[in-house]
Amino acid sequence: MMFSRRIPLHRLLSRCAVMDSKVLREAAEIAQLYRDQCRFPALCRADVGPVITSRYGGQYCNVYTEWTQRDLERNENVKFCRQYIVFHDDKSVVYSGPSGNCTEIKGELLSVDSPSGDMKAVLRESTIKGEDKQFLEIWHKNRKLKCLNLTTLSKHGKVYEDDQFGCMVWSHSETHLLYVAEKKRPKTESYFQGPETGLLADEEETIKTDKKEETVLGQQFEYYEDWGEALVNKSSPVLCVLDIEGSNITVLEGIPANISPGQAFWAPNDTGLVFVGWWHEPFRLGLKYCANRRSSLFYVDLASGKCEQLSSNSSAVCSPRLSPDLCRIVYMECGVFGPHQQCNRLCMYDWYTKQTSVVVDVVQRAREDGFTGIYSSMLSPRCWSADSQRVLMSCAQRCRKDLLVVDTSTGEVTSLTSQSEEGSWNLLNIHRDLMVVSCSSPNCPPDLRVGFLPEKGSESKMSWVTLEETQPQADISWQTLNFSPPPEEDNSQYPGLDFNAILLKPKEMTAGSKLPLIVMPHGGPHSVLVSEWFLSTAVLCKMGFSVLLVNYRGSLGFGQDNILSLPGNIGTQDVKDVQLAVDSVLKQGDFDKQKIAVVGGSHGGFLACHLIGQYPEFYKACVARNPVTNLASMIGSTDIPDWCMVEAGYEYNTDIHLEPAILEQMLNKSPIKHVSKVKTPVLLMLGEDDKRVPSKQGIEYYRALKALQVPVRLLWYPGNNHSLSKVDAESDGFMNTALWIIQHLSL
Ligand SMILES: CSCC[C@H](NC=O)C(=O)N[C@@H](Cc1ccccc1)C(=O)O
Repeated sequence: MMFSRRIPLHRLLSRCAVMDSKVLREAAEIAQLYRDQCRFPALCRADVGPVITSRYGGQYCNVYTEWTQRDLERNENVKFCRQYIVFHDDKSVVYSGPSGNCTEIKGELLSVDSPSGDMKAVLRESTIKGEDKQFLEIWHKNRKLKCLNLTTLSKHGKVYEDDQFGCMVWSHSETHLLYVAEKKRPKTESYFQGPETGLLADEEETIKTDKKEETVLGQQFEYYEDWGEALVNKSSPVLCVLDIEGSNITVLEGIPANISPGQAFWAPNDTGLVFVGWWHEPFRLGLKYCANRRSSLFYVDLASGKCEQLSSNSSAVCSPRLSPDLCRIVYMECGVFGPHQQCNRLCMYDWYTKQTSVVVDVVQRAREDGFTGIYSSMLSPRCWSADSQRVLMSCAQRCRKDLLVVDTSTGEVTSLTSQSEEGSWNLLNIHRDLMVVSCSSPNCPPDLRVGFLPEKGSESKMSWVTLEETQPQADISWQTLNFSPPPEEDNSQYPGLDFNAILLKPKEMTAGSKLPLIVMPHGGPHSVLVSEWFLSTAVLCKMGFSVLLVNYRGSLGFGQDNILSLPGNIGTQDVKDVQLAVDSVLKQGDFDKQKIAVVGGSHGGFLACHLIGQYPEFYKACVARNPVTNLASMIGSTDIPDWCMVEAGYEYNTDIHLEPAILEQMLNKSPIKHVSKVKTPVLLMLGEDDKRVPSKQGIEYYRALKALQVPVRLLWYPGNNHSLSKVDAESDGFMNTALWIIQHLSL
């Protein structure tokens, strides 16, 4: 422990020698700044309702939106909705505005309107006498038609509400509802603690089979594999169909036993269900952030029960979306194993010809027109133009998220936003060509806009109407910086690659003063930091720090070659790229070279720990959230052991035998290898329930630093997983990060 326990940290800090710096140092003021910035909500959903014709002939529709916002007082992320009315003619918005105020949403796990907009289905969780129950409600106009207690009905386990498997979809006829739930598990009892019958074993067996629900003995401690980080207790998903009229639930049969279904929807004419099926043999691996799991598109026919595979047997697929004319399905596809996120192929399956085509292929290097490939991990709930010809998506193109239009007949890709000045764009939904989007940048919180998709060829005429406006923060400036590694750092297998970074600076700089710099490499390593709003970077910048977000080679959004250049080179190529970005920025002359900190989570934590080991004099403070510190000791305990093999430069197979040479390579590429050189004080923040980078990784590093007498502090967050995203953990993590940096940069 670095501090006396009796003196509050902020008092201790304000007693520190004051340097000539403009950084906010008072804990109470920092907390107030954080609290203020938490008041900007983020959009999480939008739906476009049916067209209504007013009595005067005008046409309008409702746009329903859901938002989330951190509520620090209640210590939870609150969800609320707000609706807007949008009057329009065929291709433009005539008038729009909110139709009422915000309403908080409580207890709703899933909700969906029927295609006609007349009905609504809600999955609700409620605690009754201390027990969690799930209810399925069907609403019609202004009344609740049905409420089924799913827990008591006991046809299946809990309903899945996650993005990976979860769905709740009305049939086209609006008579049935489809959802995914955990398969029902047998009721279990001990051999010894059940009701004593005094009967002989075989007599007892006869009685048991007569019981309505069979109870199995001795299976209370059975291990059920799950799908890893953020999907714990999700093991065997099943497709469930509710017949609304008869209140009857059917758990679908006919799906191969080695497949786990999810992301399902109704086939044309409701003849069956289309779904993504993930292979789970010989065992399940973590799915979160891992688009590279063997999976395929399937169709199960409801009449015959026959299940048919619609896409390749050796790829990974996600986000199937049916066209409005019910003729074609687009979906994304990438390779199995290899990097956990990659450049996708956009594929299309024709329902009637049963032909599959590749609409947009993997892009190895940025094209002449600047297109770098498709990286979206999920398409919006609807993504087709009204004429079923074009597909819309938001997608990282280098460090900016753009709205892209793909013509499915030619494969041509056009950007709707690349010419705009703003930062990054998110497509929330599109229906009848009315798009609902959100735009934000590092100095501007997310706004809400609507606009009609222009005719093909007129994409540059895109015009937006803002439904919720946000103001840019006048005290933050930002810019994108591009870097080309010097010849000695070029990757011989993938030569000529570049990378970039986003630099945030406080706008007001006192003449002659130098800025402290916080370096933040992202995690993954195959992810990307785009030019959008981030709470923590905005608050740090408002406090007086400049922040450098580095998209080293290996990031998404720069082409598949860029991604492939990193596996086998982690701990060197990524580390050197970050250091090159920092060194280049320091040449600008605005920064104090003695006041540089590094902050990162997961693989970003791996990089932070590497940087302080490989550049021991350079960084004055380090903060690492759930860092990977030793691949060799992590491979046996993470939910994605394939990550360790692939990133260390090896191929992964489910039946791998670890050789000492492989473990040696893993150790050599890990931050722990350089720990003896570390001088920088380190703050570690660990989630007790992290399945991705088990907390023992951080503890291993903590012990090594302790033994070396390097200042180290460990914060332990019970009930938190890899993301440390519960409101209290995130806000505590932010405050302690800021104060640690202030203390060790002697600000
Ligand atoms: C075996 S742990 C590997 C590190 C981890 N990668 C994948 O999960 C990681 O760095 N996680 C990132 C999260 C992330 C990953 C991919 C895309 C976006 C985010 C982190 O926690 O920051």
